[in-house]
Amino acid sequence: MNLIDEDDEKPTRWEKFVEFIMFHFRWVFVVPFLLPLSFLFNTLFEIRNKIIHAVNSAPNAHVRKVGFIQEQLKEWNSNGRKTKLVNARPGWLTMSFRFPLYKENATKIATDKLFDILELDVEKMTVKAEPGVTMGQLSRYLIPLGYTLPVLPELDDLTVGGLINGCGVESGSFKYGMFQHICTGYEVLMSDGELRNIYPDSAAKTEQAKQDNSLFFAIPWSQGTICFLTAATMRIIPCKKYVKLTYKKTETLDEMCEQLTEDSDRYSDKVDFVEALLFTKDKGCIMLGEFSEGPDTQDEVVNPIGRWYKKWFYTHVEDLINKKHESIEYIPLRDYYHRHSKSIFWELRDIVPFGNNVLFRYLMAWMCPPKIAFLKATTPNVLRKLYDRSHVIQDMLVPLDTLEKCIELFHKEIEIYPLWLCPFYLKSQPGLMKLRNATHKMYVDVGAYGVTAKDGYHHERTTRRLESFVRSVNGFQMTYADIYMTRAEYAEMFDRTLYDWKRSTSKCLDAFPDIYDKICRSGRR
Ligand SMILES: Cc1cc2nc3c(=O)[nH]c(=O)nc-3n(C[C@H](O)[C@H](O)[C@H](O)COP(=O)(O)OP(=O)(O)OC[C@H]3O[C@@H](n4cnc5c(N)ncnc54)[C@H](O)[C@@H]3O)c2cc1C
Ligand SMILES: NC(=O)C1=CN([C@@H]2O[C@H](COP(=O)(O)OP(=O)(O)OC[C@H]3O[C@@H](n4cnc5c(N)ncnc54)[C@H](OP(=O)(O)O)[C@@H]3O)[C@@H](O)[C@H]2O)C=CC1
Ligand SMILES: CC(C)=CCC[C@@H](C)[C@H]1CC[C@@]2(C)C3=C(CC[C@]12C)[C@@]1(C)CC[C@H](O)C(C)(C)[C@@H]1CC3
Repeated sequence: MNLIDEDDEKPTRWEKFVEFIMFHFRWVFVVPFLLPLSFLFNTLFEIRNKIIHAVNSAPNAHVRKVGFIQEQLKEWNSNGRKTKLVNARPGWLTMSFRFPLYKENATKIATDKLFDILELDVEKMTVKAEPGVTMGQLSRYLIPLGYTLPVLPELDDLTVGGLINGCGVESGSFKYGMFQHICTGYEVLMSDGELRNIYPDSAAKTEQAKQDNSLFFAIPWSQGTICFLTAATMRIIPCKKYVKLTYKKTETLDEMCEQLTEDSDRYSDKVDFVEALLFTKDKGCIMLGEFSEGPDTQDEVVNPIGRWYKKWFYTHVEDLINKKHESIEYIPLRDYYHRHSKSIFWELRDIVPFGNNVLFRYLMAWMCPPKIAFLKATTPNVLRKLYDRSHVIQDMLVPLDTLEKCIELFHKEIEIYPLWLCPFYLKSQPGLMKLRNATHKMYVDVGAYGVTAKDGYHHERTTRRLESFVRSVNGFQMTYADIYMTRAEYAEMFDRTLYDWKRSTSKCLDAFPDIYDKICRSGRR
């Protein structure tokens, strides 16, 4: 492993000056240009989706689009399978800080044209969607009909395909697990162009059914290196109009860890969502949500936090716990799900520093947030270097009983607040995210997003120390983030047994890059 010396990276005074200007005045470009563009794009896309839904053209178009991808794969086969296959989705559209380098000389397969909801089956309680469908599309479609996904990750632009082939967690995860755990079937295209519909079948008898069963478990986290997903069927559950959200202040780290463990009871009928924010090492807030039809009395507070003039959610939470130890609010369901979208968790404060100012909110915030993809496409290189040196974007998934140790380490190494804490239930299943020595366990996602001023921070060395801790407690690192593990360390964190077997028996080795080459830091710019 090549650890770069910090001195090699010290910017010149001129570079520092340019960085300073770009960082503090990025809003000069973002507010007048990117905000209106984002608003226009979202509005047009929403109108387009409504029309497609009204004329119900998606299922027929799906057959055509899948046929086109099959043609692409057949052509690649007849040309001698010379290059590696990747999804055509351009790097600037994806929900990660980096651009993929591994796509440069690869054959790009047009899964990015698949972005429609295909079918809602209220008898089986499932929804079938193409992989490019976003969480924003699904919540807009399902909630007015009285349904929701049991796990619906917060950022509007996260896609079904990305959340399955990567991973996804959200505040419903303490009950239902990760995004992959709410999936009941996948439609996939193998590298030879064969279309397969696969689903979990523990009683599989025939050889084909056994193959399909194990393929089903190999796909999550595989980053599109086994097959192409062309549709996924997900469970839905009935929902109500509001979430009754209880905010509970915690005053010590001990209290946070104990209380969060106690509250993450997946068998509780009274709790449907659990999430926590830590504002300092000691001060935090646990938020427990319950589906609700709305307030029973007029004294109870309804807070439509998604409206444009409302404060950024995490700042609202901090204000609340500064005033009261415990409070309750009723939040419209869709506003609740996308509570971190408006402020892009807490990233927008660096991009539009006055974005939470009351005047800005009333006058301009109806166009917010800027689309992450547009921000990404227009991030200048100087800023990327600055982010490299001092910005941390990491999600570490660790067993809940190691949370205290994990937070102590995050505090020692990066000291970024707020910290996002999201418990999730992990059951033992074959695949990359294999749980060792347990049939099930409560995990927690510790998310750190922001600028660190910690002395001695070095993006590679510090991240490697965090990774090493996560491996030592049998945890996992989210793969959209910068990963500095070696190939062997990656294989220690993730169980490659099923993955390698599926790849060697499903004609993947010459067709797709190895997963490590997609997720390692050198595979991304
Ligand atoms: C060289 C090589 C050859 C291999 N050959 C074979 C082979 O011939 N046949 C084979 O099956 N594997 C084979 N494997 C793969 C390896 O044995 C599998 O990874 C193993 O079956 C899965 O192990 P596990 O402990 O992760 O899952 P296990 O928990 O042992 O699961 C085994 C089977 O049960 C299914 N299963 C487990 N949990 C669930 C659940 N909750 N719901 C539904 N289904 C479930 C899995 O899909 C899998 O098919 C091979 C691997 C290598 C490296
Ligand atoms: N709350 C949460 O859980 C959050 C999760 N995230 C992370 O963001 C990522 C999702 O972002 P998003 O932009 O939606 O996805 P991406 O385009 O980043 O895709 C993620 C991975 O999935 C692969 N993939 C995507 N679609 C398909 C498909 N149809 N068939 C096969 N492979 C596919 C991609 O392959 P390829 O490299 O070939 O394009 C890529 O390796 C996930 O990794 C997730 O963990 C981010 C924010 C929040
Ligand atoms: C599991 C959970 C909840 C993960 C949340 C991850 C988000 C905080 C990440 C995903 C994409 C992400 C890395 C991104 C950025 C911030 C952190 C984000 C939003 C930003 C907007 C920071 C500013 C950058 O200039 C740039 C625009 C490139 C990126 C884009 C992606």
